[in-house]
Amino acid sequence: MRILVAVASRHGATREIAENIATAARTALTDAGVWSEVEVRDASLVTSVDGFDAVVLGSAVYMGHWLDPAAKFAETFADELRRVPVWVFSSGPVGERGDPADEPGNAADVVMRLGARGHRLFGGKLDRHSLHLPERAMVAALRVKDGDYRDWPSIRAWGREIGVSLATAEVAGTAS
Ligand SMILES: Cc1cc2nc3c(=O)[nH]c(=O)nc-3n(C[C@H](O)[C@H](O)[C@H](O)COP(=O)(O)O)c2cc1C
Repeated sequence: MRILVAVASRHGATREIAENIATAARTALTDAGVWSEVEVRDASLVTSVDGFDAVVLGSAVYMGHWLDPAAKFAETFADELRRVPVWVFSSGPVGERGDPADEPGNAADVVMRLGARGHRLFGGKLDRHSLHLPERAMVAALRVKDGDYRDWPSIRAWGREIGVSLATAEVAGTAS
């Protein structure tokens, strides 16, 4: 089974989340005895989703919205994505806990349009040193503190859930 994890990340924090989801899903599939190839790719570089049996799509959140490459990916491949299992995640909130109000505007829309099996919002990471100048000014104005709020156990658990769900479907399909 081939799985694509497509991600839009500006400074790399969301890319690392995608890589952890990919590893956890691959491990769950291997544990269930299902062969898999899980590829993590920048959403902006994907030219086709042909040949993938499932897709996970994620984006960092900036100013309440997904990054363009993730939104464009969902739009460009909508027809193909409706035919395979899709999971969606966002990463952004930098604070002690994510608030439902932090849910990015496009995520609910994308879930509906693609018939995705779920959406998860994970905390993000803020490191002033990696930001561009206008971003740094914005963060300073909002008085947001640097920190890494990515919850690795829950990120990996979600990746594993995806792998288990795909493995269960694969095994049931093979048996019938
Ligand atoms: C200028 C700026 C605006 C941001 N706006 C939001 C936002 O509206 N909502 C949110 O949850 N996180 C917001 N964040 C936090 C980022 O989503 C977080 O730092 C994320 O981990 C960045 O991921 P990346 O390294 O993959 O780009 C913002 C960060 C910056 C620097």
